Order: sequence, then structure tokens, then C-alpha cells
Amino acid sequence: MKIFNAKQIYEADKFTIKKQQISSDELMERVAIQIFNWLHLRLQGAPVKIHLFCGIGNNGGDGVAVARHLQEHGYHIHVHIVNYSDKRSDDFLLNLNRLKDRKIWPNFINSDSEFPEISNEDIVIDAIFGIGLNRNPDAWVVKLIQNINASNAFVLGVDIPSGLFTDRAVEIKEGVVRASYVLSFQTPKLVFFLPETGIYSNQWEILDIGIDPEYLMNTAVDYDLIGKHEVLPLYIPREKFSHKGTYGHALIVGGSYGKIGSVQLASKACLLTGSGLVTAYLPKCGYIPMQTALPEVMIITDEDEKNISTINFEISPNVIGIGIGLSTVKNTQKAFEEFLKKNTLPLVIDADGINILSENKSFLKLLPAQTILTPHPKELERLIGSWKDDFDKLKKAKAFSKKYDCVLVLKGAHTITLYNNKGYINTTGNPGMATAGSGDVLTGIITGLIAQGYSTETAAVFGVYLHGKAGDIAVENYGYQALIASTISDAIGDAFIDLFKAPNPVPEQEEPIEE
Ligand SMILES: NC(=O)C1=CN([C@@H]2O[C@H](COP(=O)(O)OP(=O)(O)OC[C@H]3O[C@@H](n4cnc5c(N)ncnc54)[C@H](O)[C@@H]3O)[C@@H](O)[C@H]2O)[C@@H](O)CC1
Ligand SMILES: Nc1ncnc2c1ncn2[C@@H]1O[C@H](COP(=O)(O)OP(=O)(O)O)[C@@H](O)[C@H]1O
Ligand SMILES: [K+]
Repeated sequence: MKIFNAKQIYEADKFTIKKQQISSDELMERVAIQIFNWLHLRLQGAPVKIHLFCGIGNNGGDGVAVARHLQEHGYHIHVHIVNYSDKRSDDFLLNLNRLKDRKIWPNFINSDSEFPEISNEDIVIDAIFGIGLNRNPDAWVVKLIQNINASNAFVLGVDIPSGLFTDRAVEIKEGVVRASYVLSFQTPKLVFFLPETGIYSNQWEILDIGIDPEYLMNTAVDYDLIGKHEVLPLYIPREKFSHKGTYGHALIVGGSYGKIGSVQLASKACLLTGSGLVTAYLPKCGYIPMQTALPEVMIITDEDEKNISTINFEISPNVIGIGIGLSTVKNTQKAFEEFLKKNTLPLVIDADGINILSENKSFLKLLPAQTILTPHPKELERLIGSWKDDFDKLKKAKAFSKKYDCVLVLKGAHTITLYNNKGYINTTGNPGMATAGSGDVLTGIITGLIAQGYSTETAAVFGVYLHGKAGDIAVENYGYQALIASTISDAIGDAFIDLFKAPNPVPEQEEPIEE
């Protein structure tokens, strides 16, 4: 799914209004009906108090229009107009007048007003600012937002939590509504997926407001959201007359005394992803544990007992995953440099492999084109330096990826893969995956996909998806706390099977109102 920026959303609105020959008010009405139906389905007329905080732009217009539908269906509403500017939008005014025609007199909140009391059982609809926020809210609006956040009421955000900018970082953190749920229109916003701003929208859902498909299809975006729909076409089916040689030979290089497990995890995940053959390159101390744990994996040992000191092999893999559990001792750094100098195979580099690159930036020019680097945030910081905020991080990471022609996999709750100025935001995964070794499993998965013939960029995007999906499937049986890396790995097969499962049927809505 494409993620549009604010400018594109405004363009999409204009395009739709023109092409479908509707008024902007009709588009707003679509929004309002969708929000109303969402609420009505869940509330079923419950006598709960609903506070609607509405700004004076179109986001506020949405809120005021929803208020009208709620009132018409007998709900107990309190409409508050957050009067932060005189520049009221036409559609806001139109909807405000429709309320007044129905004898509903909103409570106008100005800088010197007392704020309404909100109790924990109430519902708040947050329609103060939408994607039009272009500067920090005034101090009194920040206070109002703090008042909403202090309430513990269920807060439904309209389009985007008020106070969040669509395409840049937040400056006044306490001036952003913490929404329990956000109903966003047509496209999710990039800020929902970034760690600094994602915290303001606990859950979100996209409502289809009928934006013109031609615009959606033909407009290029900087970020794509990756779900099953996006990865399914990437899948390469297995051929009947294939053999293990058809599916490649992956070499996993890593491990040091005390960290042999990381190579076990990566090698196993690589096999479970379907690599025809997997060889592990380990220091000598890794031989027995590895051979015992994974009989399917072949092993080459280094001359050194505890660390990797030279990377020489006489096999012909078609991809190498390197860096996990490697350590950064001098000897290993030297071996890594020598290896990079002669290597021409595609590489997936993780953990200490990344740390060695960070300590020796001159090694970066030795990387083959489209090398995949999979840093967690700390490793990323060592690699590209610190950043001011998430947007600055993305900018710097994109520039790094361009400079060194590498695919950067920025691991996190929503892992973002960057290549060629484009970002792919993953939607699978869960906090149970914040556990030792889960990154090693990812390295194995991505390496295993490349072994089988997936391009590096595809392997990164698909691998991240499968890894998260395996975590999501495994967590159903284990729970967040007991989920460990091996369990994620064991669910890789289920993650593949899940690709071909039919989606759950959508429950039928009861009595939705029509446009
Ligand atoms: N395709 C869509 O997504 C549609 C979106 N609509 C709604 O329209 C919203 C955007 O509406 P607007 O463009 O009117 O903008 P907003 O309602 O988000 O903001 C109101 C206006 O306030 C001004 N403003 C910005 N920051 C301010 C600040 N800190 N203090 C005071 N004033 C400030 C701006 O000039 C802005 O236009 C969307 O978020 C959505 O809710 C719908 O009504 C129509 C269709
Ligand atoms: N809260 C979370 N939600 C989803 N995925 C997560 C979360 N925390 C961590 N992960 C995933 O788990 C993996 C952790 O990798 P990493 O930090 O390298 O672990 P390790 O070094 O222990 O192997 C990454 O793929 C990351 O995206
Ligand atoms: K809002």
C-alpha cells in the first residue's frame, strides 16, 4: 500500500473532486459517514457521553459533520469548537451551520476558556488538527490536548492524532493527542510507523473514502507499506523437477567463543527459508556444538579456536551472510577486510560485521553492489552517525544507502528497508520479537532467500516480512514474554504457508447509513 504525503493527499482530494464531479463538502460527508458507521457499529446506541473536539479547518469540519450524524441517531454529544484561528474553512462553516440548524450550540473554547471535564468512561473524538497542521499549536491548545490526554477516556483520532505533523517530527511532545484508535483516510501516514511518533496512535485503520483510483495508481511515493498483498507476487514457487542445487548454497560466516549460538540461529533460519545448502564458517570452538545442533548444516572451521582469523573456503556459495556473533577483535577485523577485498558474492551483513564497517569506514567501498546491511538502531548510529529525529534518520540513511549502493534494513517495530531512495515499511512483527537472537534469524532468512534466486532488494523486503510473520504466528502459542529466537525460526514454514491462506471474511456491518 502506498503512503502518500500531505501534499499528495491534497492533490488526491482535488483530483477526485474534479473527476467524480462532487463538491468538497460531499467528500467530507463521505468521511463523516464512514466515521459515524464505525462508531455506531461498536456503540449500538449506547448512552455514553461523546465529546467532539473540533478545530476550525476541514479536520474540525469532519468532526462537526460526525456530530450531526451522532445526534440524529440519538447519541449524547458535547461539541467543543477549538477556536484556534479565525480562518475557518468553508466546509467547516457549512457543517457548523447544519448543526446550528438542528439547534445544537457548540461550546466554543478560546485561550481563556475553562476546559470541559472529561471522565474516564466518556469517548473523545479528536478532530482538532488533521494533516493541515503546519506550525506548533498555541500554548493553550497544548494545554487542552494535555487535558484530553490526562482523561484516560477512549480517544478516537480523526485522520491523524492532533498535534502530529504529517511529514515532519514533533517539536512539542506534550502537545500531541494520544489516540486510542485512529481512523485515517485513504492512506496511512508515515508518522504512524516511526518510533518517535508512532506512539501517539495506538492502533489505526484506513477508511476508504473513494479517492480516485487513477490518482492512487499513477502517483509515485517515497514509502510503501508492506503486507501480504505486496509480498505475495514476490514469491518464487518451487519447481517439480528441481534439486537442492536449484536453491543455492548459502555460507554463514560468524561466531566467536560464547557466541556460536548466533550462527546456529542464522544457519537454521537459512535452511528453513529454503536454501538448498547451508555451510557455516566458524572458529574451531563452534564445530561440535554446531554439528550437534544442526546436522543439515555443513561446517568449515577457522584455524583459530575462539575467533575468526582468516576467511578462506574452497566451496562455491552464491551468497554470504556475515557478521553475527563475530566479535570485533583486531584479528577478525583484519580477516574481514581481506575477505571484502577478494569477495564478489552478494553479502548480507549484520551485527559485528556492521560494527567493523563502522570502525573502518574505508571498508565500505569494498562492498559489492546492493550489499544488505541490517542494523538495529544502535548499530545504525555507529554506521551513519546520530540524528536529530526520525525524519533526519531516514534522510541520512537514504543518503548512506545511495552513497554506498547498499540496501539498508533499519530494524525496529516497523522495520524499514531503504534502497534507491525508496522505503518499504514492514507491517508484521510484535514486541515479543525484542529478544536475543531474533536479528540473527532475520539474517538467515534474508541470506536464504538470496540463495534461492531472490534479488537482494526483494530478499530484504520479503525476508523482513516473513520474519515478522513467523513472530506473529509463534506468539499466538507462546505469548510475548516466552517468544524466543528459535521459536520465531520454527515458525518460518508457517509464515510461508500463511501467504496462501485466504483472508478472514469481513463481518457484516449492521445498519450502516448510506451516503
Ligand atoms: N482525502 C482526505 O484525506 C480528506 C480529508 N479531510 C480532512 O481534512 C483535513 C485537513 O484539513 P485542513 O487542510 O483544513 O487542515 P486542518 O483541519 O488539519 O488544520 C486547520 C488549519 O489550521 C491552520 N493551522 C495549521 N497549524 C496551525 C496551528 N498550529 N495553529 C493554528 N492554526 C493552524 C492551517 O491553515 C490549517 O489549514 C484532513 O486531516 C481530514 O481530516 C476531509 O474533510 C476531506 C477528504
Ligand atoms: N517491538 C518490536 N516489534 C516488532 N519487531 C521487533 C520489535 N523489537 C524487535 N523486533 C525485531 O526483532 C529483531 C531484533 O534484531 P536485533 O536487535 O538485531 O536482535 P539480536 O541482535 O538479538 O539478534 C529485528 O528484526 C526487529 O525488527
Ligand atoms: K485529528
